[in-house]
Amino acid sequence: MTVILDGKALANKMQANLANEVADWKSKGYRIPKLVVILIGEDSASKVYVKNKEKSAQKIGFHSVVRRLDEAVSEAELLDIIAEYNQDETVDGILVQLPLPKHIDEENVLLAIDPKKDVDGFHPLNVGKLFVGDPDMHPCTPFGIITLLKEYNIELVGKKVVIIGRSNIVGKPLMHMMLNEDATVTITHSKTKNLKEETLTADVLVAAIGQAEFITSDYVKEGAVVIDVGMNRNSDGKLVGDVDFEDVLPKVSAITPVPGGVGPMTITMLMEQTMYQGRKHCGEESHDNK
Ligand SMILES: Nc1nc(=O)c2c([nH]1)NC[C@@H]1CN(c3ccc(C(=O)N[C@@H](CCC(=O)O)C(=O)O)cc3)C=[N+]21
Repeated sequence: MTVILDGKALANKMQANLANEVADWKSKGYRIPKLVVILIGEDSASKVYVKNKEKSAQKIGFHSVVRRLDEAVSEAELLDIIAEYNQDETVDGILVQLPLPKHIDEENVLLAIDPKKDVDGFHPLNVGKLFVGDPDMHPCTPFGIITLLKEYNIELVGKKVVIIGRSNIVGKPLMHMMLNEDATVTITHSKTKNLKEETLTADVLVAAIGQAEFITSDYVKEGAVVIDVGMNRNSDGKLVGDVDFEDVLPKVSAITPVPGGVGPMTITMLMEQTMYQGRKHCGEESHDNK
């Protein structure tokens, strides 16, 4: 029997726990954590994602601010706005929705966010801390993947993990998190020769390719665990992952669905990290963010 790794269910459970914690804080008179999401321009996918983040933050009871900026905003203006939120002691988390318009330099923006409010885990300081095995703020998608695997007691120590995709937001940080879990990690990408030879060795296969239903059963080892990070629209307009779910399902021991797998976990880890910073900023002693 293949286990469906239900990201939606775990997300609901974790967000309900956060809501209880926030309610408890309210009753104790603590300040409530605040998350600021900065959205630039009119990209329709970004709008949907930001809406989902806002909904989760409101459901939990956080203060949620969405700052919408015109596509034409200058980099200097954006950096000023970030500096304002850095200085605002009532703000615990700042997220600038990516991708940015072409005239704005992504590195400058990520560097401008106070690392202590960097709930996305994209600031080079947080990236470096993850690199040396002493993470503080984590990129949310890989953090959600690790959290989901732990919830289902999927062992990572000594396991062969193959990741397809080397992005800064998924593949590379996930490589470090998997190393921190004592897995043996291989990263593959668009220039990899004989991709199938690599993926067939995976105990855990992570697909972050960006091509609808690319991974079919001939890419996966019998009994493997498959994590689908993909988010694509197929020809019928349906949301599908990078994995051909129906084809792969009978061959594997566990698999994440799309939707309802990695996506809801990404948002939940954003909320967890807002709470984590809130715990530090709002008066209670700090807790581990492991
Ligand atoms: N600074 C920044 N931080 C991000 O975390 C960030 C970003 N920029 N830019 C875009 C990507 C994408 N992303 C998703 C989050 C949730 C779902 C999600 O909840 N997906 C649902 C389906 C949603 C639907 O129906 O469209 C699911 O998989 O079940 C998807 C994608 C966060 N991102």
